Amino acid sequence: MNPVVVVHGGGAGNISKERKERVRQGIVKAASEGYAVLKAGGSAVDAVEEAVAVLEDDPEFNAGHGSVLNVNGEVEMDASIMDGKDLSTGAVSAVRCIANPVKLARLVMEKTPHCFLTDQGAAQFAAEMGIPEIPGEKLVTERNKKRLEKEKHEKAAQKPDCQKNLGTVGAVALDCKGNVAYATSTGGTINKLVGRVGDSPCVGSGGYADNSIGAVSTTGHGESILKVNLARLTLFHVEQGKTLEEAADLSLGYMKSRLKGLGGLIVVSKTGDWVAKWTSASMPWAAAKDGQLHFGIDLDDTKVTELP
Ligand SMILES: CC(C)C[C@H](NC(=O)C[C@H](N)C(=O)O)C(=O)O
Repeated sequence: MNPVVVVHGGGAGNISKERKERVRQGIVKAASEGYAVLKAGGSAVDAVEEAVAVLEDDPEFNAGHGSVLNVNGEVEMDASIMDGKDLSTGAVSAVRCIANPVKLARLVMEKTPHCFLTDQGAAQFAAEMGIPEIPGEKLVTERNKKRLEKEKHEKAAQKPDCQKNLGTVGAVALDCKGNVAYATSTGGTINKLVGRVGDSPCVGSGGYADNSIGAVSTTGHGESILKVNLARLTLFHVEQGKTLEEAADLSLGYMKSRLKGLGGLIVVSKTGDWVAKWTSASMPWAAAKDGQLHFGIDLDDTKVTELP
């Protein structure tokens, strides 16, 4: 099986040319490193964990360092991961003071009998697993401080979500053995209530992976994604015989028509087909397959380069 990895960097509104370049670099780096893991014989789970950790460490994205701030000006993060081989899954929500929530989600999957740990219990488990605690402020960027202030001032004039919350991250992969996996990680939505949990850590909404179908990672308005179970809904359409493109259009279209919810998703099928689709203004994405890297941010703006 030829390995495939696809990554996304959330929705994006009108971003400056300069920031667009940084976003493009980050997304290309994540896909390249995820692909390198697969080429070296790593599993789909290893690849999605690696790709998402790269984006969590990049302050341009709304996950890990660079997460948007809650109403108190603090970072609270959600993440999940799933192995399509046996449907094992791990998730954490409302976690603070760690660099890589996706790594904690993987430990929940592999080292506990549970699927999901939250808040204080997740923090205690992280400490037990030897994950270093970092000061919460280390995850806070100047850009996000300004954005929260602006959001609070402009609250009366509600802007569409797609211009406020940028940069949730996710990855899907297919490895040489035919296993698929997904991982998704986010700081959630700007100015959210303390304890708000979005779609990203919820299996079926923020992502899904099943070797008998494929894998999906989603981004967008979390409350809408949760209501339609966007990731599993997409794979349902694939199971029904739709192409990946049709399945993505159907599930995103349903979320839009039923709830006015916008978002985006990436899919890889068990046979190695892939797609990146969105109804938000744009979505940074990259896909690596057969030694080639495809990437884009806006519609009709796909570039292809050779991977090293
Ligand atoms: C408008 C959308 C595409 C922005 C997108 N937001 C999320 O994905 C938020 C996450 N699903 C949640 O609700 O916690 C982003 O961060 O890029």
